Amino acid sequence: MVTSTSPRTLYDKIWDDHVVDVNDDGLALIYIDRHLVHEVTSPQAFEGLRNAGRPVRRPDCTLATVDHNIPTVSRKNFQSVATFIDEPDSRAQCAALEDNVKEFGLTYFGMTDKRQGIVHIIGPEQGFTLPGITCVCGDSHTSTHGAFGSLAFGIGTSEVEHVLATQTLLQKKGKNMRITVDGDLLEGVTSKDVILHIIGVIGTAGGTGSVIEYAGSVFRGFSMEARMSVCNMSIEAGARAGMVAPDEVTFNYLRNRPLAPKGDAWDRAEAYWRTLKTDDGAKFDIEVNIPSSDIIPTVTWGTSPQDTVPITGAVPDPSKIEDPVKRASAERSLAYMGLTANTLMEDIKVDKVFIGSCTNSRIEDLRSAAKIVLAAGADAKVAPNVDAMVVPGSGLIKKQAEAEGLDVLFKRAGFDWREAGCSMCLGMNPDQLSPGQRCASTSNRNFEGRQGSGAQPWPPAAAMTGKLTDVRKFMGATAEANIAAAPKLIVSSAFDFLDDPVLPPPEPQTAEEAKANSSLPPSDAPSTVQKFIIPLHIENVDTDMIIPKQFLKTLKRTGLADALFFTLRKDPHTGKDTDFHPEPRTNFGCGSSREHAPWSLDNFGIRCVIAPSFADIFKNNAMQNGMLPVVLPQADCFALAEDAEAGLDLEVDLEKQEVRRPNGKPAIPFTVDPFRRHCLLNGLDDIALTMQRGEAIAGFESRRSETWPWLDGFGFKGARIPVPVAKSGKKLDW
Ligand SMILES: CC(C)[C@H](C(=O)O)[C@@H](O)C(=O)O
Ligand code: SF4
Repeated sequence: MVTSTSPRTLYDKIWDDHVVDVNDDGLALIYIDRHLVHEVTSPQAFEGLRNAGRPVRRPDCTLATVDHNIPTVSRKNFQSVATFIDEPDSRAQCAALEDNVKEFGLTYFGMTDKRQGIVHIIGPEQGFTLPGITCVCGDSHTSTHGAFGSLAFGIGTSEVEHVLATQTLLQKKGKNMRITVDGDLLEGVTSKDVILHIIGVIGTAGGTGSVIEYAGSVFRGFSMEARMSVCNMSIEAGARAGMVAPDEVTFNYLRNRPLAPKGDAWDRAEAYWRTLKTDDGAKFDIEVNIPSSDIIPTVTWGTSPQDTVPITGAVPDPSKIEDPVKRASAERSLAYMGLTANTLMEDIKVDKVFIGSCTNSRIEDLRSAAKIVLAAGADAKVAPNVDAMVVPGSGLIKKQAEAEGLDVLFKRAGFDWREAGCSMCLGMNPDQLSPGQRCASTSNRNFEGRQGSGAQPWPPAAAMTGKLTDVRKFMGATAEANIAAAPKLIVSSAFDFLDDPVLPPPEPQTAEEAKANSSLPPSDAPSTVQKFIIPLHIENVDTDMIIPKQFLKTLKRTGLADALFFTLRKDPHTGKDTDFHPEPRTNFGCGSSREHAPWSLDNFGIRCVIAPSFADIFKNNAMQNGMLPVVLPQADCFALAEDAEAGLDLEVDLEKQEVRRPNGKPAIPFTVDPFRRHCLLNGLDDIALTMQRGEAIAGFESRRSETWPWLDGFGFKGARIPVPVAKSGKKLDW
């Protein structure tokens, strides 16, 4: 609600409109309009609320679903989570969410609701995601929702609790970065190729600390689905968030969605949304321009999303890479992938094909995949060496695809047609690869061990040939003739399937009911700030490496010590510890928002990590647990690593902000955010501090109700549950 006369970016405008309060260091309390919740990153947050006796502040702005753990087999015989989910930990996580939504009165799309689906699919589909909002979820791919011109980002479990309790977050503003792609795309180039190419250009840490605005004719020409795929993968470029300014494409997508404003409220909202674009002359901290003609169908060859190569290219030769760290990492990736340098990408065989995930499981993606099947010819079948599956992103997409006949087409060609969920993207459910299998996948991450041990995803579908294949081979005269000869598919509208009434969130249970119904275990003791001493150096590993997905199924923050670097530390055959030494690199903790990563470090006894740079969400999550991430230049990191490896003790003094070394070597100074330093030194808890700002938050909410009334849980028709305003107006001591 700031009115500024100087030109502002889209990000500046949304940020300014959400600041509840700000301190002299620029640390702001920002209001969160929309909160999506799933079963993996929420149990500990609800437990925190329960222990503190706090309600969810805005149930009308919170929407929950199950997606990561659920089996994708037919739900024809579904009776309950308890009988349907075999794996005990997955079952416990889903059951815990069911308990929690009842206890706290939250709207929930469960497994019998056709609106259930991947959290980043259902928000846009329902119109829960809107332009100009702040949107968070305990999931890194929350960046997807930025496609609507919103500020959307992933958070860890402590912040999930913070948002549930206060509907706000403590944040420092990030940098403004603009990536412009102008011109016409070459034939066969999709939104996924565009974002993979961008990541290949700027690197997986290229967006660290920034919010990316995607500008230029290429993004303007994209559908909402394509914009979502691009924004989804902003996190793979290290960015806090990605966004595209809203326009007619956005408004046409949203109009009449169940939770979008209607009538006068729509007109008012649209008038506001039309102001949400970067002003001429606004300043960006970083500008990147990419000619569209540089982009060709792209695949990854390694275990990082920046390991990209054109589909017409070959596996790179590590011996030609000069930088020793990059060379070692390429060698490691090739060994993991079972690939030989210089092999042509199109000669690589695959065992599985997975069409799904929050990046590419929308109706447009399923239609594109179906077009390839049709282009392959009337009787074309999935290659005999391939096991292929299609997992729609939501129950509604599944229904729409079935109405269009896509399921029949896929099944006839030999694909498995599944129920909605994250499925093989992360393999927390039974959809996993066997060791050594290779998967061509439409998902977003190719980290080690993600789809099953020793398994590896590749972006493009290769079901029909059994090898990575240039999609342009399914274009041209023969393909067109095959498509023309096939029976026409019906093209339907998503609106035909959005007919369910939007129910208000249920009334929360009473404390007695909650106690009687809860299946959650009792709480652990709250963590206390400890002395910071490190004997360890670890750098640039993604969070899948720090703690693999099988350990995310816990309801607690404890017991994760043995999970730390599990795949790297353990011999897969004997289960015994290996002499693993992570090599120093930048961008520690990139990838997912799992707070399990700092929990496992903490449980293992590591309270401080020193690295040349950290991924934003990891850094925040570590601080939330009273842990200290220290950023030092690469050379200092190497020097400290040598000391540690020689068995020497290093001392990290947070008060003096220096790392002290033995044997008279000079101490190395570091900087740390003053507010975070204050909290760490004094063991202060963010939520308690924010609760003291109750009046400021309530004041913001009243202004918000006047200015943007459609954000008050509009779809729930005034079912907003009033929360008492805290009496204390004490100014937060930042
Ligand atoms: C489980 C969740 C924390 C995680 C994420 O944050 O991205 C998952 O969705 C993933 O894709 O790795
Ligand atoms: S990236 Fe995969 S696991 Fe994560 S939310 Fe998306 S579909 Fe689910």
